Amino acid sequence: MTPAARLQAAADILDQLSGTRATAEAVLKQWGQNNRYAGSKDRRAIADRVYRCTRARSRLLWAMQKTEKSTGQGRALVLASLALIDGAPLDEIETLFSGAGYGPKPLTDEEKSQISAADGDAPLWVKTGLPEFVVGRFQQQFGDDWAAEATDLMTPRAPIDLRVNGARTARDEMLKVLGEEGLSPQPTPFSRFGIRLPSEPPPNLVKLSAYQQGLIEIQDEGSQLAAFLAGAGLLPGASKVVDFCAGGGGKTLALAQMMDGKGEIYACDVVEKRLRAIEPRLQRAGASAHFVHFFDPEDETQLELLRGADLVLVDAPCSGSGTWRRHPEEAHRLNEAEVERLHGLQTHILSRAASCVKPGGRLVYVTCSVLDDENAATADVFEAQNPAFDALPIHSLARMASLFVDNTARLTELSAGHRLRLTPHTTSTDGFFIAAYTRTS
Ligand SMILES: C[S@@+](CC[C@H](N)C(=O)[O-])C[C@H]1O[C@@H](n2cnc3c(N)ncnc32)[C@H](O)[C@@H]1O
Repeated sequence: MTPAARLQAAADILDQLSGTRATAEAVLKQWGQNNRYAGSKDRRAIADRVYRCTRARSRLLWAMQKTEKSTGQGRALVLASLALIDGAPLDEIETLFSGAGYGPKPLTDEEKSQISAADGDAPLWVKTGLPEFVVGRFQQQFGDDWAAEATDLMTPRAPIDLRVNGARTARDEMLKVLGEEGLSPQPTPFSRFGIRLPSEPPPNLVKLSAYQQGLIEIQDEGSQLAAFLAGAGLLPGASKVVDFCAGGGGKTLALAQMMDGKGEIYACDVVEKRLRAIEPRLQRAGASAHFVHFFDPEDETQLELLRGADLVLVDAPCSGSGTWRRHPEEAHRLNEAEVERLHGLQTHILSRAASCVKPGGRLVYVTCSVLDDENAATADVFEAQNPAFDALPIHSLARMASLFVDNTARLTELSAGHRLRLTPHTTSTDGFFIAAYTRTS
């Protein structure tokens, strides 16, 4: 493909992304399957342009005087990215936008004046790349650090974290194996089973024999920490663990690693299809599938069977705003009404999950959001409505999980008692929120 044809393809993909809930990764993959003539270099260049435009979306649309509702966003984004991110001069852009072959149509006079105009004094939400309604929240939540938090959440290409399956191998061994594969693995600072790989060049992990043998799983270090701090398998005599919102089982697998074949995990979700994806993952990890049961926690009869749990982990549905560095396209799909809806759903799920915890048992609430509406505000409502639950300080969870969690002093420093917020800026992880409770009666 010519460079111009790649730009046109990127513009088309960006237009498709605006009209769907699918991830950029999925849309790019589909495009590759439908356009077999595109080679791997073409696909890389197109994906790179799509991500570059998506990360800087607010700024680029603003420069082209487009809104989220305007048509022709793809073309505007690509054009503005050449001028404002790559710093390409107008004559170079005009050569690419000549209309020849499969390239984009020539520039209009309006487009020429838009890309030639200075960036101007863009509003804060434009400069940071955050959705407009989130800026005020960030200023309130993070004070002077808000812009650094926003930049680290929105700009970079996040590294890839792996969790080493400690039941089968050791982290040092995997560091060696991955190094021999030509990758540049580093131990992560907080999870004792974490390995971090640079995102460039993108490693083909699923092809590695270590992956196929279930020795490593792809899991952000923040997610590993949430599961490890919950402490499955560490509570004396505890055997019944409920993963209340198990989804595809990322945390279920980490819980299974901690439990080391003892006790039972009840993996729940309202979407059964998601739960079914856990089985092959458990098999690959060598975690005995027979001790995992699948449940729909919105079904009263099934909820009854979950009662008396030693530990209930609630990895609640959320905006996913903590992962915007990986899914920048999601940021511009979120709005205030959705955040409000999620807060209501989280409160509902937490109260049902709490009813399953036995006296003396533990409840851990987790989101991968960086918004207080879904974190502190949800925890506040839960605490006000559930006096039988006492706060469980993060430092005691970390101490208990010290075989799995390192650098506990830093985690304690970042925590506010029983609540912990992880962010790309503070912990170099995805954004996560963790709150822990013990049931007193
Ligand atoms: C953040 S995801 C879980 C991710 C998963 N724990 C992991 O680590 O891979 C939240 C999950 O909650 C599920 N969910 C939504 N409503 C629910 C409900 N009322 N009760 C339980 N789970 C629910 C969603 O289907 C989704 O799979």
